[in-house]
Amino acid sequence: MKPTLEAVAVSTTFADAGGGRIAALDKVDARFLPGQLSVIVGPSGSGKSTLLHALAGIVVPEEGRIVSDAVDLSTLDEARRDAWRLTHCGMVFQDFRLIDELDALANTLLPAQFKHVRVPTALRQRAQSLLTEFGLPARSGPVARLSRGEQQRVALARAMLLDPPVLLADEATASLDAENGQRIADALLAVARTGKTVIAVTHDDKLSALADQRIMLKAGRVVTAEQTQA
Ligand SMILES: Nc1ncnc2c1ncn2[C@@H]1O[C@H](COP(=O)(O)OP(=O)(O)OP(=O)(O)O)[C@@H](O)[C@H]1O
Repeated sequence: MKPTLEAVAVSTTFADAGGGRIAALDKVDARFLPGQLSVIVGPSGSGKSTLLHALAGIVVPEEGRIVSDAVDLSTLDEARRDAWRLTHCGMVFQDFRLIDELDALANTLLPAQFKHVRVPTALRQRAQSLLTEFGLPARSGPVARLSRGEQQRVALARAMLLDPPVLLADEATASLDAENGQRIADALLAVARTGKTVIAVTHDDKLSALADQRIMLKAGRVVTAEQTQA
């Protein structure tokens, strides 16, 4: 099957405090298929979030390519990458990036506001049903007053709102108790089974156990990339 998203020999560095460079990703190759839940695992600082951000077109690699279908994201300017992300990719950030003063529903509807002057009723209903599915009230007051686990679930609902072909999640179960963690892990797998490409950075063994593909990074390199199920 053709990959939806592919990293080809991707390398990138960041400046370190001493004026040198840290190799965050070093010639990383990774392929992600529609219909599959892939997890990216590895020790802290191994480059997992950087790879996810590169796949989302947020980090532009210094070398190599990020290819989405026939499009090489690395050749697009920032405005085009932003446009690509809005239509192709939902992202749950490690720090959620919610707007504190808005409630759960308003945060979930944010991507719709980039696309529509007036949010269509169907999207409003979808937002409400995603929040219900994740065990959250739509009208809960400002999200700043919610627990981290609740905020994390709002971030996932927002990422899924526009039903993107690619869903990227950075530690989407990290702040959750066992029951809610399992609920989100099951939701990510269910999204993959609808034909989407789901990629999750995780330290969560339960989520990792559900994955079709497990990519392990160490010091910016892929050490293993295994298909875990037939
Ligand atoms: N914006 C940045 N500026 C400087 N260094 C960075 C930046 N982002 C990441 N790094 C460095 O790049 C390396 C990889 O970081 P990354 O966040 O991708 O790791 P990670 O595997 O996701 O870690 P964790 O599991 O702790 O979230 C680390 O050495 C980190 O300090």
